[in-house]
Amino acid sequence: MMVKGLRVKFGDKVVIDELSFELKKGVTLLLGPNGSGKTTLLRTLIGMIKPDGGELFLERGILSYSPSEFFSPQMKTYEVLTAGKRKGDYDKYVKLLGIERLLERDFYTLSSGEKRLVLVAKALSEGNLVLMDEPFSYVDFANKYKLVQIINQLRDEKQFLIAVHELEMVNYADEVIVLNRGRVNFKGRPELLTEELLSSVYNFKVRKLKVGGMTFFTPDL
Ligand SMILES: Nc1ncnc2c1ncn2[C@@H]1O[C@H](COP(=O)(O)OP(=O)(O)OP(=O)(O)O)[C@@H](O)[C@H]1O
Repeated sequence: MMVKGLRVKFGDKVVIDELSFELKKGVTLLLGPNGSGKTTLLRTLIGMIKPDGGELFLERGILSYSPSEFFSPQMKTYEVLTAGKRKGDYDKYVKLLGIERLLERDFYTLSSGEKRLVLVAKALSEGNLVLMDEPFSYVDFANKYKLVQIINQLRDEKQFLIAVHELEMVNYADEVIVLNRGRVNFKGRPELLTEELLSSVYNFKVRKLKVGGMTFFTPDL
């Protein structure tokens, strides 16, 4: 996937500004503060928002998307899972994420974390270019790392663009894009992310720690 000069406005407000990047194989993380444009970018890529300018090139493959919100008072979980034109290997990801017991339930009655796992299972099942909006939010520790393991196993066959707030996820990424006010402030290998860049983007002092070969960004309180 390649994005060139993408621009999205809401009224007079420019939310995505001349954004360009090429999505490589594997896992690309989309980081950025609240309101920096991550959801708007993902919604534009999936076709939910019509951009005001720019070009989008999709080589081949099927785009899928797990949103950060989905409300439907009348659908069973299995209906949410299989809704739409795309078809997928639902059983495999339902099993891998251990959500079989949720399928017959009314989707709106699920807990926030359960809903998130269902939406993630749907996106993993349906596409090979998988866009995810905060897949780890509300998800408990074990499910979070179960999902990391699943993504790791799929990184050779699918491309991922994943918007997250959890900075420790840089350890599992091939590439990181940092958005700030609708612009790309950083794009590159996660090892190249610096305290200075993140401190400036989040307007909060960040420290970089290396522990057991892993990188952690912690607040410098
Ligand atoms: N439909 C809309 N109309 C007007 N403004 C909007 C609309 N959707 C988003 N915005 C604004 O666009 C900006 C980017 O929002 P977006 O949801 O893309 O940010 P985000 O990076 O996903 O934030 P968060 O981390 O809080 O989820 C915000 O200032 C938001 O208030």
